[in-house]
Amino acid sequence: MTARDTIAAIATPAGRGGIGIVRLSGPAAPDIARRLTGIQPRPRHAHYVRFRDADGATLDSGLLLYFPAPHSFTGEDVVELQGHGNPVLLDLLLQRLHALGARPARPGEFSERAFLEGRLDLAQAEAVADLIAAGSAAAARAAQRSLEGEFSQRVGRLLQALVEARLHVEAAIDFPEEEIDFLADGQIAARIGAVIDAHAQLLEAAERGQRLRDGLVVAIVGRPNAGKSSLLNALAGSERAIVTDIAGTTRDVLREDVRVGGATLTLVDTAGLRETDDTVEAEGVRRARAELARADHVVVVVDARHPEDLAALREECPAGVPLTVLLNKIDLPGARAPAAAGSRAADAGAAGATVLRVSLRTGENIDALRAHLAGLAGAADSVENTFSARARHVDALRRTGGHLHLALARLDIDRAGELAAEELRLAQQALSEITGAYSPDDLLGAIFSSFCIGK
Ligand SMILES: Nc1nc2c(ncn2[C@@H]2O[C@H](COP(=O)(O)OP(=O)(O)OP(=O)(O)O)[C@@H](O)[C@H]2O)c(=O)[nH]1
Ligand SMILES: [K+]
Ligand SMILES: [Mg+2]
Repeated sequence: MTARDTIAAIATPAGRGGIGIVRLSGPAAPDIARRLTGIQPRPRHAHYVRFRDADGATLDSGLLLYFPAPHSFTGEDVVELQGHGNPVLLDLLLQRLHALGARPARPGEFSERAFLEGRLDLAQAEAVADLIAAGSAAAARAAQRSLEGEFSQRVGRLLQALVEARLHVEAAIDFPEEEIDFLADGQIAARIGAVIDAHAQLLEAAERGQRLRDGLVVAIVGRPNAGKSSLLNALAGSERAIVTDIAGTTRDVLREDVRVGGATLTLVDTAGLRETDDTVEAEGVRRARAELARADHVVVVVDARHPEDLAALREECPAGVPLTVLLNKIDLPGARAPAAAGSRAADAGAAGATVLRVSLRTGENIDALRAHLAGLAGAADSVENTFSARARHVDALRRTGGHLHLALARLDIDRAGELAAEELRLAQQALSEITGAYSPDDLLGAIFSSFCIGK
C-alpha cells in the first residue's frame, strides 16, 4: 500500500449544535493532533484538550480521540476532534489543521480509504452512504445489513460458484490429456445451470433492495380532468398541484413524497393522456408515458361517469407493473356502481388490480385509499432480510446474468468450451464490480492453487 497524505473534514452536518466533529485520517494524524493540542494522544482514550492556534491562542476546547491504524474506520491513523457545534469555529479548526499539513478530504474519501485499506468492500462503502441517507426505518435496517456484509457475502458465494464453474471449463480446455471430458458429460452445463439459479435469486433480492433504498414510486395517470392532481393534493395535504376544470391543466411532471400510515412513497402527477395538437401538452403526455414506464406502481384515475375509459388506459400500462384503479367523482350523478360500471372495470379487478371508488371532492372513501397505499408502501418496506442495493449493483447483476445465459448457450455450439469460457470470464468480471473483489490475478491464483498443475 503506497504512503498516503493526511485528510481532514468536518464530519457533522452544517449548522449549529451541541457538538461538532472534525476527523483526520492518515499517517500524520497523531502528530498533527499533538501539535494542535500539545499532548501526545493515547490510543482510544478521551482527552479533554484545548485546540490551539499558531500563536497559542485557544480556538476551541473539546475531546480528542485517537484510533491507531489499522483499528479505525479507514484503517489508517484516525483522530477525531470534538468541539462545539459552531460552523465558524469548526472552519477555523479545519484551517488550522490544513496549516499543520492536512489536506481537505474529497467527498466520500474516508469511505474510499476504508475500501482501499480493505476495511470495507465497495458494496459496504456504499451502504455507509445509504445508511446515512435512509428515509425509513426499513431502509436503514437494509443498509445496516449491507454494511455488515450480507449482500457482499451473497455476491461472494455466487462468485465462488462461478469461479468453480470456470475452473472446470478452463481445465477441460487446457488439460484435455486429463481425459476428463467435463464438457461432454453435462457436468459443466449442470454447474452453470446452478449458478444461473442462484444468480436469479440474488438479482431478485437486489431489485427489492434497490426499491427499498429508492422508495416506492407511484405514477398517477388517467385522462385529462379525471382528478389526478386532486389526488396528489389530497394525499400531500396541501395544494401542491394546480387543479382546474380545464382539461390539460397539468403538463410538467410533479413529484411529491407523501407519508401514508408511517410509510413514505413518491407520488408522480402527470399530464392527462390524450391525443393533442398542443405542442406543450403533447410534450407533457410524452413525459407522462415515460413516468408510466418506470414506476413501481400505477394508479389509474378514471372518472366514474366514464368507466369505459379504463380499457384503453390499461393498454398503455406496462405489463407486470401492479395497478390500482381509482373510480373518482362518485359524488356526481351518472357515476356508475361497480356492478354497472361495465365489464371492463370488472376485468380490471379480475386481472389483479385493486379497484376503489372515491370522491376526491367530498373525501368519500379516501381513508380506504390511504390504507391501500400504506399497504403497498408497507409491503415494500417490511420485506425482511432485505439488504440495500443500488442501480449499479442491479445493473452489474443483470450483465452477469446475460453472460451466464450466453455461456450455457455457447456450450451447445462449441464443444471445446472456448466460447463458454469467455462468457464465464465476462460474467465474473461483471459480478466482481459489485464488491471490487476478484481481479484476473485472483482467478489465476485460484486456478493454480486448486489444480495441481505440476502433476
Ligand atoms: N365533483 C367532483 N369533482 C372532482 C373530483 N375530483 C376532482 N374533481 C374536479 O375535477 C376537475 C379536474 O381535476 P384535476 O385534479 O385538475 O384533474 P387532472 O386529472 O389533474 O386534470 P389534468 O391535469 O387536466 O389532466 C377539477 O375541477 C376538480 O375540482 C370529485 O371527486 N368530484
Ligand atoms: K384539470
Ligand atoms: Mg392535473
